[in-house]
Amino acid sequence: MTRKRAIISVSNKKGIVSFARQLTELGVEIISTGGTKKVLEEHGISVIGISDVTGFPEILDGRVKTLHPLIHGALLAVRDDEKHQQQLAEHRIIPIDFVVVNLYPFQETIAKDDVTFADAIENIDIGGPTMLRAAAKNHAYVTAIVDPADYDLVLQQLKEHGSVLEETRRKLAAKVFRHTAAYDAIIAEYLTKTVGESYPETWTMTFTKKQDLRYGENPHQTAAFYEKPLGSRFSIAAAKQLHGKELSYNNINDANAALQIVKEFSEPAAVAVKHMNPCGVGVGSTIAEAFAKAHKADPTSIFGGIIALNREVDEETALKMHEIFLEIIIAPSFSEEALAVLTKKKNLRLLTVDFGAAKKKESFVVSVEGGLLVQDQDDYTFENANITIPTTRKPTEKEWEDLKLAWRVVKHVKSNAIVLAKDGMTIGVGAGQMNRVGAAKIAIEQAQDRAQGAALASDAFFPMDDTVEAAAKAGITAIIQPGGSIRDEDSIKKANEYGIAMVFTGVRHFKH
Ligand SMILES: NC(=O)c1ncn([C@@H]2O[C@H](COP(=O)(O)O)[C@@H](O)[C@H]2O)c1NC=O
Repeated sequence: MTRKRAIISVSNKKGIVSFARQLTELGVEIISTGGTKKVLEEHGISVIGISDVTGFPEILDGRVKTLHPLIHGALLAVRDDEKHQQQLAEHRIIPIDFVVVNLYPFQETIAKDDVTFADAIENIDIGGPTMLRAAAKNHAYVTAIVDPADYDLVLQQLKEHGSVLEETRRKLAAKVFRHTAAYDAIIAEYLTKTVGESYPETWTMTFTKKQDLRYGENPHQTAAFYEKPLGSRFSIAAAKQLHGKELSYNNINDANAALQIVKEFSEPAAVAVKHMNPCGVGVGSTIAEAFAKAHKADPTSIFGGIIALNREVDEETALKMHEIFLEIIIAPSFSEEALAVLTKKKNLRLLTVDFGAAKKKESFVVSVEGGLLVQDQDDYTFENANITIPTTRKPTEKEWEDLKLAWRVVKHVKSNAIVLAKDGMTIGVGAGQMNRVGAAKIAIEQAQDRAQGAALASDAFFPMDDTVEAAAKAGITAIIQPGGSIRDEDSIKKANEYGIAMVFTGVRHFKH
């Protein structure tokens, strides 16, 4: 009986010596490429060189070593097809039963700060994926192993059954195609970016599983969390969990929303999120003051909330947070004293993220049944806006501060959205209403007396003057909105009637 053959060609040499040794002990003959052969031979494993099989040297700095019909014929032949067998015999091709390959580290290469384009290109593996794909296609006969984590499974089945089970070969083949598809997706994304194409004819993205989740949005839904390779470090996907229970599906969504809001601020800021909407946002000269305001903004809704802060959490802030029930706290860091306070609660999740990486832009992707919507991020800031003031009265300095805060927050509230702010904090949030004045009424009701002298921000223009009227009656003195309605004049007239200062930004911030 002819001996089984394996071709081993790996960049990541982890575990390969032990695996190859055990394969040899099981009677498998090993063929290898240059670097792999050297490592195996150094460990006393006998190996057939690739050139001894192909009769051709490895050329072009390793760009061509296994790309040869004597290798691919050996991988692709159908074992019970007579014609295929005749052709193998005719060309003196000995079938190969195992392909053990992992690829040039393209992702690791492009992750380096000083990577050159030439370096990236050289790290595109061609021969490796070709062998893997051939073996995976012919998995009826060939075992394709791309992940060192599968070495033990293969050995175990060889020992127990004398061969790798068909079901396992199929699973490994599927893994190979997932792997090569992901590998190519990363290359495609890299090259596509270098030529500046934002919306190419196919959208190939790849994600790596970070964790299985206990359940999805509801307990009867299953779910998992996937991470984008080389994605933004300022993200919930890249966050480091220091303490507390495992994150849930809803936690991840809410924490993401909180991070996007806190990113708007350079001064110390604290954001409390519930069900993807901010329920309290505060800014101050210290992070403790900012948190106190985020709390005071809506002491009811913050219960069970997700908090994001843009400064280190100190003991003073931790003590304030310790008094209420919170699900998650995310910050750039926590002082030792703050950790000592907050870790007293077993379940409270404490996470850190890299705020230094907050500037990286990623496309924004939402799935719809049967498709995907892709857009760039709404990163329009107050500084870019085309500000005009159509009313007689201009905002005072204090009103400007409140207007800016309300405007920064309203962008992150589900449409139709109205946010009221005063004294460095939000005092009313009207989210996700089907008409604008409805959102305003909710925000005003929440603010109650605090609406006196407050600022109001609207995510889109006023189709009529009813929101200005409601705001005026509540005592609001300044409004910021995009402008651009055919009825702008009605709103301007109403604002002038009540002495309200109204600012137009020219920019809409829908969020659905
Ligand atoms: N060009 C080829 O024919 C080829 N065949 C295998 N490789 C890759 O070469 C690497 C192993 O090389 P070495 O054994 O020389 O360290 C593996 O990652 C494998 O995927 C190749 N390299 C790139 O395409």
